[in-house]
Amino acid sequence: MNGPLSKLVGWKVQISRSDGRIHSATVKSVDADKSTAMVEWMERSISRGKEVEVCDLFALNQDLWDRLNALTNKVSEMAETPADVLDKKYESRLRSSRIPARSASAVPASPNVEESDSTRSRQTCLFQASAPVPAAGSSTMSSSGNPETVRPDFEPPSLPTSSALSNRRLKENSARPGPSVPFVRETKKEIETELMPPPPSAKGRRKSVAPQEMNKSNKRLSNVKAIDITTKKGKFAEAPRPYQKFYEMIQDYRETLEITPISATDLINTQKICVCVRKRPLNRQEVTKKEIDVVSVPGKGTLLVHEPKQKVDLTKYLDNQVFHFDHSFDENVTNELVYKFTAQPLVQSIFEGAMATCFAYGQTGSGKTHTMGGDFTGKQQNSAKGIYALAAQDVFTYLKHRKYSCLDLSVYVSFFEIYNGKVYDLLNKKAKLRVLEDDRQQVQVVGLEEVCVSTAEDVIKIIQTGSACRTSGQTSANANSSRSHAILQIVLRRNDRAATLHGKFSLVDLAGNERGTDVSSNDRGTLVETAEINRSLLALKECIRSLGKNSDHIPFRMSTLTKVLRDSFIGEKSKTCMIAMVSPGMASCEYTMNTLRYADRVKELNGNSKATGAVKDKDESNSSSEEESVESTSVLDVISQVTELEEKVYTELKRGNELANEMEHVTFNIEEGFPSLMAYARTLMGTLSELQSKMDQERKTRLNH
Ligand SMILES: Nc1ncnc2c1ncn2[C@@H]1O[C@H](COP(=O)(O)OP(=O)(O)OP(=O)(O)O)[C@@H](O)[C@H]1O
Repeated sequence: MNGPLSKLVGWKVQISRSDGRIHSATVKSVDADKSTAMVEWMERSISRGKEVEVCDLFALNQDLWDRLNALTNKVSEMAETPADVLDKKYESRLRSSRIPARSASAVPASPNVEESDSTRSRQTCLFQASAPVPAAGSSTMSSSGNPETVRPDFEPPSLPTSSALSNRRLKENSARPGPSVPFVRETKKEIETELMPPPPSAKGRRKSVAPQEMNKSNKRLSNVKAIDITTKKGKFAEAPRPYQKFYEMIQDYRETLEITPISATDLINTQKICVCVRKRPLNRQEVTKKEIDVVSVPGKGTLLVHEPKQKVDLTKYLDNQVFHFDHSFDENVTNELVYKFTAQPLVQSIFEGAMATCFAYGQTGSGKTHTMGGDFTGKQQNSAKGIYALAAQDVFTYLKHRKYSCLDLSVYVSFFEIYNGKVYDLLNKKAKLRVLEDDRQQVQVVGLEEVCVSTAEDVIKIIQTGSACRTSGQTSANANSSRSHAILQIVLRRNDRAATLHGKFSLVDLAGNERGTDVSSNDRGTLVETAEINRSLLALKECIRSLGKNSDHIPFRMSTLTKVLRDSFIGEKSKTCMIAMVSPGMASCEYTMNTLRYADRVKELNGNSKATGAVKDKDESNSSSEEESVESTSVLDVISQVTELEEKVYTELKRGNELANEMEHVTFNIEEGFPSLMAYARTLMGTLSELQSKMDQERKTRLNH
């Protein structure tokens, strides 16, 4: 972030706490999109952090404007640099940002300002309706060119917004002789003047505010901070934040958290199964909608979901759910750091002859492809910065290592996807491939292209080719969602032993997990896809759990995904890592909880793991995991059988449709056609009652348990 606000990083500022205290803190980072800053301070030898609105910082730290302006003025004297270009990009943000104008502290108190949303929106309208008014004590030109009367201090509050200031300049322009300056061509300098201190007259009148008062004024500011107007259009007010109350409650809760972000020097998990969680930042769309970030990552493997709830008496409260994993990554970490703690520790194991697997699991849009395939710059994916490429780079480093160079290994890569239970080769124009199992339970994907590679760059090219091929489908949840599992395999083969398999690293970008619950669609094809995704994710969980228990029985036949990954779940040396991705927004809360519960289940049986899982669910987790595993397996069986029966009913209904069409035809002979109709009705009834008794039987079995 190179905008003017980035210069705040490292500065000492005063912050206001929810209990009214004001004390100093250091700005750690600034998010220009959200207009927020992360500040940190020490309290009783504990490092604490909090996210604050930038406008609140400016309101509380009067000298911030001057310090920032002193800096930005220096910058504006220099020639245009790439940083300036970014600053320009930032300007548009500044125009519509919630940062109040400098004279904010001069806003007189409104005696009856309440915290309710309705008041807030009323205020928004009020400010929208009022004409731009200069800061108290200053004078300006009316459209006729006459100076307007100076407003006394006790007049109702009027906060000159960026748009108000811009409008004022417009008025001034139109009052001056000569051509008026079109507003849209406002220069950077003009924008910067919005950050400038008010003229000396106004400055002279600014009252010094005692900390307590300042805090009050700060609160008042937060009440009016949503009044900004998009300057280009000049008339559309920025909407107030929905669920403001929850937002404040979460902010207050965060203040109580001890934050220890993961760092490159932390200890790395070396267990057989590693389960981590990664939170992505709010995206542009969510920031525009002022979505509330309901996920906190204090670090040390912990992640919290602040689930907004409402009691029957309409009291709002937060259900704060705590989860513990091997590592937890907040929205600021890079792919490199995630890689260091997840896939990197597995790379060496494949040189030792192991089968390693790394899964990216989560809701559509939660960051699976970003993590595995590389981050996006616009629509362009930076394939060199994903876990696929980072793992490939390390594979070639190990290959040269003297410990392994004597093994005479070659590296091969395959890339395929599983869509609707079928395998498609992403390196061979999506050729449909068959999965076969021999007598020794060895699973083969027949005809899968395996490309011999000699550098990490070769692998990156393969990733780019394969990624472009991935299947996408349309659902009611997301128009461009990925409904397929993509699997990149890096295979080591012995040259001296007729290319026998030595080790394999499977890197899997799973289909969006909400697919398993998205039953809102009426389209049968989508419903079948949903069932298939659900089945494969359920099967995957069971297989990893079996690996964790060193169980002899691996239920890999439950899905194509687990069939092709069978090797990964067997063998002493096999290692698995799952990265559960979560979206931070309140709208995704339910999916986020589902993702975390799933990841929690995967982790639960890991031999060395201690108390994991949502704190709330601890009692539940006392029940026998073995039983639950069996139960999940039986649920899968039922799903399979019901799906088969459904398929049968569907085929029969199609036959019924054909018969109905025949009946409408003039040549239809009732005597001849009747037996066919009766036979059709009987078959359909039979299949339906079979379906019903299957369900009845299952219900009874469950009741008996
Ligand atoms: N950690 C992150 N930092 C910044 N942007 C991110 C991060 N994670 C995801 N994003 C952005 O969020 C958007 C959605 O991410 P991505 O496509 O990786 O989601 P996904 O889980 O793979 O979704 P799908 O299931 O549809 O493939 C992308 O624009 C991506 O750049």
